[in-house]
Amino acid sequence: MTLEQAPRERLSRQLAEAVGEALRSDLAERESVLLVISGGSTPVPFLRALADMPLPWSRVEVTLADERWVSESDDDSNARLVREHLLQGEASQARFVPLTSDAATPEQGVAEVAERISGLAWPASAVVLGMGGDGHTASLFPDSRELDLALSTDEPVVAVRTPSQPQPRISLSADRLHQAYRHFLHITGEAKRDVLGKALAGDDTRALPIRAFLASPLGIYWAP
Ligand SMILES: O=C(O)[C@H](O)[C@@H](O)[C@H](O)[C@H](O)COP(=O)(O)O
Repeated sequence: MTLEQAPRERLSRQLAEAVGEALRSDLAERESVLLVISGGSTPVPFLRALADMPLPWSRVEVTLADERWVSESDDDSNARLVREHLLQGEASQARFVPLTSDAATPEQGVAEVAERISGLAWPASAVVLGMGGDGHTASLFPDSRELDLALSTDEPVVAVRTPSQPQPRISLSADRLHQAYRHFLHITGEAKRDVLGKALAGDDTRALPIRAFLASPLGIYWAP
């Protein structure tokens, strides 16, 4: 990693090193560990850098903070993003657990997905969150009618529909996202920095759901 690298590349590598160190540290105490990652476009260089980290990947479990309810062949699939950018080389030995099922809708699939992720190595070693320009994180969207449920339930996953997104989604609930030893936020650009600044200056979580994660330690990784 050199100063000549673009800031976002350098940031991604620093985040990958921090997450790799978290996993390595927990693996000294536990047979297997869990990493929860977000989808979208920001994580791509981070996932590629993480895949290069020297880890006993066969002891690492990976799942998603949320997912669009589409098939893995769909360009919008977060599971596809994970398989293409993280589960490569040595990291292909990781045990990846996706958040979709064969059910037609997330409402029909939510019980199966909850059962499937219940056996993972919770509490997660790390949750890596992203954030949208509306202050959403995972699929906790301010304009979603399921937001109150997602913020209050002790169920692990919630089916989510929101006018601002083209596809139905499934999301880990805030309660389940909090079940981790470490939380990281990976954002880039001035607009998201300004949204984060607004979130830090207020407390209405329904308006900016990222606020649900600002009251506990959070490693904020931001580059211009
Ligand atoms: O499925 C998703 O889209 C993510 O989990 C979502 O919460 C993402 O982190 C933000 O929407 C930011 O997305 P970008 O990185 O594409 O801006």
